[in-house]
Amino acid sequence: MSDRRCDPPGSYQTRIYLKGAKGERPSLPVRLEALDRLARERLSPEAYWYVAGGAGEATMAANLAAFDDYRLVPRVLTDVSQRDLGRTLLGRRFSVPFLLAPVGVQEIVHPEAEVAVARGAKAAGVPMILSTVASRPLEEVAAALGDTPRWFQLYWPSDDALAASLMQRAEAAGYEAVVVTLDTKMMAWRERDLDNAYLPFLSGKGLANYTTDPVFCAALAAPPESELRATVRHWSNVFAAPGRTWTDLERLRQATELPILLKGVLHPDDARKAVEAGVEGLIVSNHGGRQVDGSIAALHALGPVAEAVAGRVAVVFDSGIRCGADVLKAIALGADAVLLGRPYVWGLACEGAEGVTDVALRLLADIDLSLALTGADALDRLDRTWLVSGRENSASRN
Ligand SMILES: Cc1cc2nc3c(=O)[nH]c(=O)nc-3n(C[C@H](O)[C@H](O)[C@H](O)COP(=O)(O)O)c2cc1C
Ligand SMILES: O=C(O)C(=O)c1ccccc1
Repeated sequence: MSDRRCDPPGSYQTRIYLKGAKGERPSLPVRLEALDRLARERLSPEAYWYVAGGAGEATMAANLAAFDDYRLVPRVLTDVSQRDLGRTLLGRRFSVPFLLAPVGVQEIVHPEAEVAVARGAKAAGVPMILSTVASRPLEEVAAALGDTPRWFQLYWPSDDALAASLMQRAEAAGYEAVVVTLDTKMMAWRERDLDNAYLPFLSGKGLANYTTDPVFCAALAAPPESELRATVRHWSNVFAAPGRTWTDLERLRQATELPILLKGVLHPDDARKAVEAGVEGLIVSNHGGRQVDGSIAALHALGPVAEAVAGRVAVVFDSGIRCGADVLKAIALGADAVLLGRPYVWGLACEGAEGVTDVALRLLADIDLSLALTGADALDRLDRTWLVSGRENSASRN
């Protein structure tokens, strides 16, 4: 097990203040609103809105607002001179409580795409989840990660042999789990992208894991690079199978030795079905509001799902994590770990690998300080008793 006990408290913060004494400012804005604005200046409108946009605005806004429905109640005179930010997940101790969320087609944001993210994750010591629709093959990303922990996100293709091949490659390249995303069996109604007539996959972006796959290529009449239209057509045929149901999970289970986490679970009944199906974990997520606009804020789904699961499998959370207190709240509501999404993509857009490292280290510093100032010496200590309902403005327990 490793932890972060040796980091001086708030060391990242101190480095920034010391720079200030020399008249310097951080090259990357610390406030996420400012970072988002800078990324918007750097990116084409099509790419910026592909990342920033959602299926609409309602659920994206609700994801962020939900964090305000809970407030931490700090305790005083507790010894917080040493703090443990680690979490245990799938039987392994992680030194940090978050992973980088799977985000596809990163070449629209930065030429080095997922390889830059891998380097940034490695430098920060933060695990990464690689998307199926990545711009770089999973083996290349694994090489850039070195021994940094990694999971592979699977868009479960309609072709079982392709699913098995992708998972075998992931296992061979040292990915330790498969995250099966279930909320994207088709692309949602995304008005920003429709107005921009923008879908990066149609010009062949984000297909690196497919075009390097023997099973995918065997179904093509010509090599993928020579026949872009046929490649994209085949991809859109195999990308997903909207007819799948719970009984199909058994076949997926048979096709890999790796632990499986189901991503996009929001209903407690689905969480119970996932446990019965024998998966190792689930990810409470509404895909950052990109799929069902008008759906429940992910954070509001977390408590009921964690309760239904009752510790039997891992519960990971994403959709709206923006600061240290958000991480504390999600953990207090029952998450074993969380995923960081759009914020690291803004870091990538502005400064490549270094931008990713900065965003990740800042979140870690914020988690560390928030934990200490809340009066706990380990994230493992948090539970619902550290929270009140924020809208009631009282100290009564939930
Ligand atoms: C540009 C973009 C691409 C994404 N691509 C994927 C993907 O390939 N696979 C996946 O499971 N989730 C994907 N997601 C969803 C993220 O994994 C995560 O659920 C979401 O970003 C969380 O919301 P937040 O970024 O607002 O916190 C994507 C999200 C964004 C913003
Ligand atoms: O853009 C997304 O959120 C995403 O994950 C995706 C990936 C492939 C096809 C459609 C959507």
